[in-house]
Amino acid sequence: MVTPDEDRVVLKIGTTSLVTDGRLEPEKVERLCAAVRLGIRAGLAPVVVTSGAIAIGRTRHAALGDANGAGQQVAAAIGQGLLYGALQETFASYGLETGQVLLTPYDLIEADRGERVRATFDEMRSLGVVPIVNENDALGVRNNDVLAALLSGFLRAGLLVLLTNVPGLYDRDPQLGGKATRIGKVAELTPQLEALAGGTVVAGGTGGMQMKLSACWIATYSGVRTVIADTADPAVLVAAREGADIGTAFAPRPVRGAWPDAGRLWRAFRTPPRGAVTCAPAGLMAIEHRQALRRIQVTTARGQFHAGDVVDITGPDATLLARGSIRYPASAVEFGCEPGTALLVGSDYVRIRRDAP
Ligand SMILES: Nc1ncnc2c1ncn2[C@@H]1O[C@H](COP(=O)(O)OP(=O)(O)O)[C@@H](O)[C@H]1O
Ligand SMILES: N[C@@H](CCC(=O)OP(=O)(O)O)C(=O)O
Repeated sequence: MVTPDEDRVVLKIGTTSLVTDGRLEPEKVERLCAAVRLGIRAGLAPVVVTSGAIAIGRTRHAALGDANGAGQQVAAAIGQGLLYGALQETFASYGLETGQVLLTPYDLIEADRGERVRATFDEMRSLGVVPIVNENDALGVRNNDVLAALLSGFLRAGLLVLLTNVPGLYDRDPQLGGKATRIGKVAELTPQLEALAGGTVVAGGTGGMQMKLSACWIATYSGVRTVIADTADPAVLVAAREGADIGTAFAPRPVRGAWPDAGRLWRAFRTPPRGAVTCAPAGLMAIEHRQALRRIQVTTARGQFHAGDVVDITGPDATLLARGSIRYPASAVEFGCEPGTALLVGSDYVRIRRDAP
């Protein structure tokens, strides 16, 4: 049985927590360095995942001001060097050596690539070098909350901390004004909880609170305790490690037997669900036995999902049974597929209840 590496912590920091008006804010970088140094002094081995390259690159190259697609990738390619250079310099002023690691989720999912990645992280740790990770955005921009969650499971980390510009998950978006109450602890993720999260995304960011919850599914189903917290407090890493009442803490699911497969978690949770399919009784049995879910075992499809999108698989009473990547678009599920078509095979989804993936 694989045991977690309790001292290993992954600290992800979002665009808004480093960048103001398209520029890296020195005070915010100092706060990050202070948090990492405090963590190291407390015996932790932090891995930092930082966003910000797109926002910085857009400012540097005005023509990319609101670029998407390939333009966004180019903005990131321009901004990443500036982001890492500034971080490396400030970390050095705190007495910390850093090294830049640019990853895609596939580097953590595919076994042969994964071994080389693991060797790099292990060697950096033994040399006392703090890894500064970002997505390799020039090849395609996704989301760093999800990347950090995959990485935390990959490294068997004891803790994932997602730092952002609000002090945790609230019962409604606190930036909308009015009363919002922080949710301190989450024992189990549910669609009801997800419904509290808004989809607003800051300029240059790719996430929003909904995406952070997708990351929380991946991390907690990988056995990693996860905390969403405010970036403002340099003691955040140590406090989160000690289980202090900061931000929102998500309990890990117990991992029994083999470590959960990162690829399966990625397929099931890499974005919020884009729709849902409802199972007939035969579909319930298929999910129960982790078999392919066939068109004839589904009664309805909801939402405008495309082939490869994440969807919920629900029972007739709308109970969430599983989540995964569907192989056909909603239109085909409703009208086009043969009855025996496998909409998802067993490795495409994660069962939500009863046992670990
Ligand atoms: N229920 C909620 N609780 C807390 N924040 C929420 C909620 N719903 C939406 N949000 C928004 O999520 C934002 C944080 O997510 P995001 O913009 O992705 O940050 P980051 O750039 O740090 O990754 C907050 O600024 C907040 O406005
Ligand atoms: N990798 C991208 C950021 C992607 C991202 O997830 O952004 P955010 O939602 O601010 O954490 C960048 O460096 O700009």
